[in-house]
Amino acid sequence: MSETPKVAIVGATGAVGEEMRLCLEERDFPLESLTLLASARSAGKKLSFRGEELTVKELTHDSFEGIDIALFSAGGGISLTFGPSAASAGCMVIDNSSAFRMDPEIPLVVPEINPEAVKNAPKNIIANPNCSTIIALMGLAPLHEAFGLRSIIASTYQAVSGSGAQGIVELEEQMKALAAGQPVELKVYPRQIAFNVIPQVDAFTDNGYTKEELKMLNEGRKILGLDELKVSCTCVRVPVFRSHSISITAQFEKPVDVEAAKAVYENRAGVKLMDDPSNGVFPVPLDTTGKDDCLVGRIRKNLVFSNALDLWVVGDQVRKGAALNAVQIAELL
Ligand SMILES: NC(=O)C1=CN([C@@H]2O[C@H](COP(=O)(O)OP(=O)(O)OC[C@H]3O[C@@H](n4cnc5c(N)ncnc54)[C@H](OP(=O)(O)O)[C@@H]3O)[C@@H](O)[C@H]2O)C=CC1
Ligand SMILES: N[C@@H](CC(=O)OP(=O)(O)O)C(=O)O
Repeated sequence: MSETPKVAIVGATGAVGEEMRLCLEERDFPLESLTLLASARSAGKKLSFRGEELTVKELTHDSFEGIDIALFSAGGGISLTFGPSAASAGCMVIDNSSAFRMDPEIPLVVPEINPEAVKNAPKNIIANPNCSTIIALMGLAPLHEAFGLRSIIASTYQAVSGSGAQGIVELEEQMKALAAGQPVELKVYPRQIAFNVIPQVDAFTDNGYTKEELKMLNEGRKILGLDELKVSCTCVRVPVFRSHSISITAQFEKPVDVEAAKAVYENRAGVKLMDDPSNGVFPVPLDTTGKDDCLVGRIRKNLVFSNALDLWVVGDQVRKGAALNAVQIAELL
């Protein structure tokens, strides 16, 4: 890989694409050029990067000639249609959708956890994991190193921006309608999201779990290299604009100790401890919004299972759960 690659963002006008541009700029990512790609609707739009105005271009199969790294974030359908042709044109594709995550020949990478996996990408595609999975694993991986992870029971509290720009609009519009005494309209979510919580993220599967819930199981196993890991997850949409929170009970091979568990976060990249509940210190979504680090709090011994801890992990899913993680993968190449 060139030391100053030519980089493209596919889905550059979206919630994650915008954040990718911001992360490249903030991290002073060494690049020769940045190409912004989106649908025909956005072609011609101007977006700034490092003080310059860049013009968004329409995504086509010819978009990747001469591009070294393409950060894809325009949904699974676009990734399936354009990802393989970009990869065979010699471009390294870092894909933020769920399209390729479980392909055994495509690495699924969280740079703080399994950075070595980027070296084995025979299809020139590297997948970025699901946002809730990344945030949960940022909290769990240091504990796994200390105690040996066996099983997870988790509930997520997922922000509306996880559904892209339309999710944000739906919450704002419903709040305004309710304040004005008007009926709410449902477009994105199956039930009212304002002043409510919805125990459904993504479609239900035959076993009663949603697709989003099964990502924590399947992607968690692949990233940690733990084929036997057991996971039961309930994903819930909450009326929060940004940052996902996850309540986790994790069972380990070895006996656990709360002070030793807290110590595992000292000097860890990308995750910090914020845990002094008796003084009101624990992370909330507003603490991580727009920030790189995930935060962990409420660590305690679980009262039901042996060798088990409870923890609460919060992270900005647009940033560490998507854009930042993808840019960090690009930095490893
Ligand atoms: N939002 C989040 O927190 C997270 C999102 N993701 C994933 O990231 C991806 C993007 O999500 P998000 O940014 O939220 O979505 P948005 O709806 O905010 O943005 C979608 C982007 O895709 C582009 N796009 C849509 N159709 C086409 C097309 N036919 N050709 C080219 N570009 C197209 C849009 O361009 P245009 O503006 O021209 O329509 C826009 O740039 C999805 O795969 C999502 O699952 C993953 C983790 C977290
Ligand atoms: N489904 C997540 C965001 C997302 O897009 O996930 P994935 O990349 O796994 O499709 C949410 O709604 O919060």
